[in-house]
Amino acid sequence: MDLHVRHLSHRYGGTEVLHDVDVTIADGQIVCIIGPSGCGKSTLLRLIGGLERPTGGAVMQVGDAPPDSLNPLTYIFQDFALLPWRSVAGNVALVLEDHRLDRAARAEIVEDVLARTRLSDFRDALPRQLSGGMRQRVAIARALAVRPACLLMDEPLSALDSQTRELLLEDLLSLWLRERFTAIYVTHNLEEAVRLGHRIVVLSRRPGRIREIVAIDTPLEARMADPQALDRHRRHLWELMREEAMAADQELSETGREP
Ligand SMILES: Nc1ncnc2c1ncn2[C@@H]1O[C@H](COP(=O)(O)OP(=O)(O)OP(=O)(O)O)[C@@H](O)[C@H]1O
Repeated sequence: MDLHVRHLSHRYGGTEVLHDVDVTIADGQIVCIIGPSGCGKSTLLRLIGGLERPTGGAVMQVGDAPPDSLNPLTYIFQDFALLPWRSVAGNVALVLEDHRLDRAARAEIVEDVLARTRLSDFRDALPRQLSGGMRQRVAIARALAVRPACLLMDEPLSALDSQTRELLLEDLLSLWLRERFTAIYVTHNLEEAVRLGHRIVVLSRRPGRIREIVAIDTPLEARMADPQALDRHRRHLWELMREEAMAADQELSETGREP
């Protein structure tokens, strides 16, 4: 299933947050979204996920979701959102409880997804017994359990320390190489964007408009072998971001200025 975002605009009251955003998310690809603080990245993700209705434009699902998909558009948030009193397996099973599945089918999905995310040995652990990185792996497992057509990831690694972030980034890469999932990945981190993104959407300061869509053709598995190319992309993205971030910063200080 592809997602077509067409002429998407959004306002909160009198404030325009997004302006005429057009992007296609192709099946099996990761599209990263970057842009200065407050430019509307999370809003764009919520509009794509159907949590809010845009004031202009549309998001179209083109093609079919996987036939067994229980929730075609599934979120992964930065704060894991696990229930502390439920085990790892219990947290994953939670998202299946609203669906008409018998106990055996549910257990099969949970075991399958724990194996795919290499969490089987931790199935009975409680969230408080796990590191931040492992908790986020549980959140990823839980999202995969509903067999999404597209994962909507809002800064999924930003609550983690830098080493854990790197480990989880590698985890996500190897998961993508095995499963070719589709994702929209909001991040502030240019390293994550150039390591994970097939395409990187750079938004301008608010109201977020598309400044540029950067395509990276190097396959994900080959990127670490070509650090110069990654660095070139990272520098290009920073040039785009820098101008926007500086202008956004200026606007904030101007609004705060005494008359
Ligand atoms: N529910 C809401 N009601 C009113 N204004 C909102 C609402 N949600 C977001 N905004 C405003 O819309 C703008 C965009 O917010 P959004 O969270 O989408 O930006 P962002 O790019 O994800 O920011 P950040 O990088 O800081 O996470 C901000 O000015 C924010 O204050």
